Amino acid sequence: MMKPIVAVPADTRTLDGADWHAVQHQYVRAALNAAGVMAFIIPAFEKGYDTDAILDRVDGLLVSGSASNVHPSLYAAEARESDGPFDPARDATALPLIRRAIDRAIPLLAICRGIQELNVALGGSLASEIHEQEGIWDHRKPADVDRDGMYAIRQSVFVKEGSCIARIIGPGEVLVNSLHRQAIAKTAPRLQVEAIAEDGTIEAVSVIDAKAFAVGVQWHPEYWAETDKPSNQIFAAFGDAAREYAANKNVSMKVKA
Ligand SMILES: N[C@@H](CCC(=O)NCCCC(=O)O)C(=O)O
Repeated sequence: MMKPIVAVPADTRTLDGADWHAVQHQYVRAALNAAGVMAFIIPAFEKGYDTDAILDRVDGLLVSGSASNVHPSLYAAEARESDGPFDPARDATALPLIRRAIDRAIPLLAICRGIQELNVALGGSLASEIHEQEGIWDHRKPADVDRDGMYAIRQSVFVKEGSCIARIIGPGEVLVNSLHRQAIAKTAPRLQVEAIAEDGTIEAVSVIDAKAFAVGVQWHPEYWAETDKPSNQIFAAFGDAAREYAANKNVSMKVKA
């Protein structure tokens, strides 16, 4: 069977004075080596895209993390200086892809910024600088360490019994990494909370009544996807869902032929 293809919306970046469309290697590596799928990077544009034309050609959607934040105007909030940096082209590309993938039962895995985009895309809101809230742990990436240190497994989250995530990695406590300043504030109506941190921060959701795999996690399973068992299980489950989608798509194309 051919390897499934998953769309990965890019960030916009300026490198060496030029504008780039970029996805960090850890996401495409985890897609290939832990999910067994090929990542096709989707350049970020504020307008001009045909979302269905993109989704017609893939078997899944992987929405990556990013240091940029979803623009507050997308959840009816005022944008403050501290809410940045922003990436409106990423927002404009990822949010419609998320909504249409759910509508079309195309498997979706949303990571960190991705879970925040999923929540906003379905009508939820976000809180910024959550570490400034009373009783909330500092979830930001550690400073003055190398990348392995930034993505170190260092936080307990608690997976709810009977949740989609529990069927993948088991219920109860799981150790994860943490690199975020924002988090879900108002959970979108179509999302169910699947895991929380010790301070109550929402760490995983799934789409209620989704017709396919549709999961978001606030942590970064991609980074240790080849060596950390829960991380690997999440990507393997996403890959299985993409393979099932691709097989069904091929069958329906043969029937039409
Ligand atoms: N910007 C959001 C989402 C955080 C996120 O995706 N983190 C990945 C970090 C990537 C990096 O800095 O290399 C937030 O801060 O909540």
